[in-house]
Amino acid sequence: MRMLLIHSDYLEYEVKDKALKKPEEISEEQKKGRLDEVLAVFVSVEKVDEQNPEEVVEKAVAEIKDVASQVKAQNIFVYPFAHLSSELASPDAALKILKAVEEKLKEEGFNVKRAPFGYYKAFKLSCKGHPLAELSRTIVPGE
Ligand SMILES: Nc1ncnc2c1ncn2[C@@H]1O[C@H](COS(=O)(=O)NC(=O)[C@@H](N)CO)[C@@H](O)[C@H]1O
Repeated sequence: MRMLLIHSDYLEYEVKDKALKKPEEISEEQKKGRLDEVLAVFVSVEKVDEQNPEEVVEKAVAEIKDVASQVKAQNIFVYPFAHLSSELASPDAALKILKAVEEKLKEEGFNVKRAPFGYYKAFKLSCKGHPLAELSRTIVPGE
């Protein structure tokens, strides 16, 4: 799994078209979304993650929690992003892992949104620009 973490004044998105034949089913309300004072986490789920999804979810949540505590962010945006890796997991496996990351972060007490999966989306992001505002993490099961 590859993550790009951007501490931002806000992230907002708007769903445009389907990027997969069978994207995630979403409500009208989910077609647009915004969080302010947010740690935006762009996530590419990778093929290797399918070997141990539970471990990858656990490690991803630990990394996100660590960065969130460093930048003092309580709001987290989990954003499916297929452009951080050339070895992508299947859409089914990726969506399951992203949903599990979202759920675990909520259990940890964060205010979490997850952008819809399998759609082209317009988005606006306002990076805060401080030294910890742009970070990346790579997670490999078994390592
Ligand atoms: N492994 C993955 N990790 C994260 N997001 C993914 C993954 N696979 C699919 N997606 C989601 O599905 C969307 C499309 O995925 S994609 O791999 O880019 N596929 C396409 O764009 C297809 N139109 C042509 O392949 C992505 O924008 C993302 O929302």
